[in-house]
Order: sequence, then structure tokens, then C-alpha cells
Amino acid sequence: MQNQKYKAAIIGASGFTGSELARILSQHPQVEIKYITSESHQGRPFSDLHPQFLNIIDQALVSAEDIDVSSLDVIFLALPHGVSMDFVKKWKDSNCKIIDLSGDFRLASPEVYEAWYGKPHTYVEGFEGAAYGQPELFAEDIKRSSLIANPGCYPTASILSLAPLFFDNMVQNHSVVIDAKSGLTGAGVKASDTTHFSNVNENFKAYGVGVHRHTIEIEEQFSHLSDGEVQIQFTPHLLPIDRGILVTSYAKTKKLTTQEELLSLYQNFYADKPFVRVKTSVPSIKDVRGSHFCDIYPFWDKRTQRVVAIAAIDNLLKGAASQAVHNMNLVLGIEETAGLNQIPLRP
Ligand SMILES: NC(=O)C1=CN([C@@H]2O[C@H](COP(=O)(O)OP(=O)(O)OC[C@H]3O[C@@H](n4cnc5c(N)ncnc54)[C@H](OP(=O)(O)O)[C@@H]3O)[C@@H](O)[C@H]2O)C=CC1
Ligand SMILES: CC(=O)N[C@@H](CCC(=O)OP(=O)(O)O)C(=O)O
Repeated sequence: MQNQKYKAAIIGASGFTGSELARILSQHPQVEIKYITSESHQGRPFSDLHPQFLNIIDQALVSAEDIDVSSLDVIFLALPHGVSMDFVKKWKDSNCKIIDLSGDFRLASPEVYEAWYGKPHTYVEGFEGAAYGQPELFAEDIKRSSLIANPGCYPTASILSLAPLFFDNMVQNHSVVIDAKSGLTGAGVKASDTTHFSNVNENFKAYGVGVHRHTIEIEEQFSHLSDGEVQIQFTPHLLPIDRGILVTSYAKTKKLTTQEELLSLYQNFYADKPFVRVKTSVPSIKDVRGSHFCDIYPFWDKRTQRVVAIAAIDNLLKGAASQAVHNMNLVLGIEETAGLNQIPLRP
């Protein structure tokens, strides 16, 4: 029903992805934002906390404890991992679709979660029936699920950069290296030593080498796509910019011979995916900033016999908030592209 307005709540709206969700949902033709929550700022107008919303969203932030979930169709959890799981448990029997932006339900099992997140999971039953919310790859699972685990930002760009190769079983195992760079908003709204201006400004560094939790998330999805055990080398880096992710993925392939063959493989794979743009030149972060696009350039290096796939996304949007809205469109049966037509902000 095109005129129906679905009622939504954004939980954790004082943070970065919560405010981006509000920006997108406030312009979505089929959504009414019923509640916006914050525990530390309850009672304050949303636009007081996020001044860009002045005269657009002035409604007061409320505590998540005070919302009436029976009046809602969809709940977005823009909360830290380890916190989301308690809300999923609490609202599991509501009729709402829950879209969780955290990593709490993205992995295959509570045991894998504990191994990579370093703490036990407190709602293990939630894993059953949770869909991994990568709309380009798992739309049918997403449509059937009541709990959607929105992918991480690095995994979104990394998975999309090599999915066509894994889907066709063309990658030589253990050959994949993913070098990823993210803007600072990926670290969330809370200030820390890592995000201190003088530690970031005019600086560039790697972190989480060999141990970042997105390694397993990417490995699981590649294994799922190719029906085999995939191991990757994943290294994230912190860029001195607000938003955006650029990944460069390297893979040895089994049977590729030309650039044309590689390009048509990617073009065919993403032919009916409106938000993945396969390019014939390198993408940059400003080509996608502020939008739901993922731009990918697949390059076949004949000399080294490697594929180099470069992908760019906006971490707060395709890597989080707009991806969550894309998942909402799928699960509520709304036109897939509704509310997601933002043109990238350049310059
Ligand atoms: N930033 C990004 O680029 C991406 C983030 N994600 C994931 O999305 C989720 C939200 O991310 P983001 O918006 O960046 O996070 P932020 O840190 O910016 O915001 C999270 C919000 O959660 C609320 N909150 C509720 N309970 C707690 C708690 N116990 N500890 C800390 N905060 C709490 C806080 O609001 P209040 O206290 O007001 O209630 C806070 O503002 C996270 O799980 C993140 O990993 C995923 C992909 C990309
Ligand atoms: C720059 C930066 O710090 N990025 C975050 C990832 C953000 C994200 O997508 O993380 P989740 O899996 O927690 O949702 C990090 O490396 O921890």
C-alpha cells in the first residue's frame, strides 16, 4: 500500500547513525518517526542535540523504557554491541520488525561472537532466524525475517567488493587481502584518545591488525557465498576525515583471463542492484559521500594474475543507516529504493 505510513522508532538517537537514520526516515514517503530515544538526553528536543534538524525534527527524546512498542511497525537499534541484544530480547515478542545496527546478531553463533567480541552473548536464542542484512545478497532472507542484523561498515564495502568472485567460486582460498580505510565517525560519537583531534588530524594509521572483529564477519559471508571455508587478511586504517570508507581488496582467481571478462562478471552480478555502481575507473569517497551508493572498480592485473577490487561507501549510510532503511523497505514490502535517492555530496 503506497499511502500507508509505517511507524518507526530510533533507539539510541543521540549517536551518529541514529541521527543519520532520522535524516533519511524524515524524508521517507512511507514512514512516520514515532519515537526517538536517548537515555542520557531524554526530555531534550532532538534538534537541540543535533542542530541540523532545527524546525525539522524538534520532538523530544524519550527513554527507550517509555515507548509503546505495540504501536510500532519497525524499530531501529542504533546502539553499541552488547547493548542491542538486551533490547532484542525484551521486544522479541512484539509484532515489530527489528533492525539492529550493532554486531550482536551478525555472526553464525554465540560461540563465534564470544571468541571475537571477547564477551558472552546474553540472548543466544536471537541468532536463530536473524537475517544478515546485506540487501544485494540476501534480500529473500531479509524479507522473511523479524530480526535483521545490519552489516558492519567495513564488511559492507569488503563483501560487495569481492562477492561476484566468491559467488562464482573463482577465488583461490587464503589469497584474499583486504586493506580498508575509514573516516572517524565509524568510531561513534563518544570522544576518546583515538579520536582526539591531534591524534587524527594530518595522521593515518592501521589498527586492529589481525584481530579486528570484522575479519570473521567478512570470512563468514564469503564462506556462505562460496560454500567453503574462507580465510582473509583484513587490516583497517583510520583516515583523518569525517565519513567514508575505501577498501582495496586483492584476490588470486582460478580462471580469469581478461579485464573485459572481469568487468562483465561484476556488471552482470550487480545488474539489478540499484545502489551498486560498477565503474571503469577508480572510485573515491567523495563520489559516494552522503548517499546509499557503493561504487566498485574491479581491475584485473594480468602481470600479477590478481584481481584488485576497489570499493567506496559512506560508512554512516551504506555502511549503517541507509542500509538499515533499505532492509526496512524489503521487510515491510515497500519499494526497494524508497527514501534512498540522495545524490552524493561532492565537493
Ligand atoms: N558509526 C558507524 O559508521 C557505524 C556504526 N555501526 C554500529 O551501529 C551502532 C551505533 O553506532 P553509532 O551511532 O556510531 O554509535 P554512537 O556511539 O555514536 O551512538 C550510540 C548511542 O547508543 C546509546 N547508548 C545506549 N546505551 C548505551 C550504553 N550502554 N553505552 C553507550 N551508549 C549507549 C547512546 O545514546 P544515549 O546514551 O543518549 O542513549 C549513544 O549515543 C553501533 O553498534 C555501531 O557499532 C555500524 C556500522 C557503521
Ligand atoms: C573507524 C572505526 O573505529 N570503525 C569501527 C567500526 C564501525 C562499525 O561498523 O562497526 P560495528 O561492527 O561495531 O558496527 C571500528 O573499527 O571499530
